[in-house]
Amino acid sequence: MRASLIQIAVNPDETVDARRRRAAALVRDESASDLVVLPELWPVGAFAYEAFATDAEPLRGPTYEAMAAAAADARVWLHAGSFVERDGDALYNTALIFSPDGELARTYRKIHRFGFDQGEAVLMSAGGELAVAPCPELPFGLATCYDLRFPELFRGLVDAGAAAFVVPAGWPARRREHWSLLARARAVENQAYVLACGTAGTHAGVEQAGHSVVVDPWGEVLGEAGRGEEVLVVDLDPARVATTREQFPALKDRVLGITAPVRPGTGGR
Ligand SMILES: O=C(O)CCC(=O)C(=O)O
Repeated sequence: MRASLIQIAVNPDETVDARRRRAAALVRDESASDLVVLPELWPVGAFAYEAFATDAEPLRGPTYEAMAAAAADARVWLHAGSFVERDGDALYNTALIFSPDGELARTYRKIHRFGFDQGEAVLMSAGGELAVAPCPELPFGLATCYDLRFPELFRGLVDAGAAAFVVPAGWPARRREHWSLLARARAVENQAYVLACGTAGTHAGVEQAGHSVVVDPWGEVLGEAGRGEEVLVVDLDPARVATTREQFPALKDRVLGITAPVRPGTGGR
């Protein structure tokens, strides 16, 4: 199975429409792959807060239309990254996943919003549902950018049948080491592939980390991009998930329900 991660640049000198056309052409170019991935909020930019409301789209808006057509033309599974979805008065950071016939296979609304008390955390509403894309060769769980810091989400996706995680992001260059480390950690602890697709360029004054990466279920980095716009193409063996989980069955040793409160001063005993 071959995957292409399109680390598209989001720069302010390109309109959303132009970038949408360019992204669709880049997806069509990857017709030799089985799975193609775009990053988080690439139409507007993950930090372009002032554009969230003005450039928000309904679920089946221009980004949906362009990506559905590109997936069908390329005959690929397409994780089309995420866009700003407007649903009534609410905005969501919503990922779209298409099957190779261009049908919408899954959506995922980002659960952990980034920004603490500003930006996405106040402008967007949170999703509340885990989602696994039903790609027959490699069912992949969905998580977006800041979600990567929350391992319990990934455990939930494993329990829902994920053999891989696809993580689109607009991760800042300043915390690039966290990105690389957490991608490997999520792969190792869950014995699953991680396909983490970041953004290139600088928008809203935030330089993007790039460094999209594909990690196998043993934690080995199969491929890593640089900082600029790039398409990272990696071959995966989906059978490695089952063999890793069989040969080193750590997931079977999970002890559930160990979140009981520890009273201060007892040393946990
Ligand atoms: O967690 C981080 O350091 C970056 C997260 C982020 O940029 C996002 O979720 O948009």
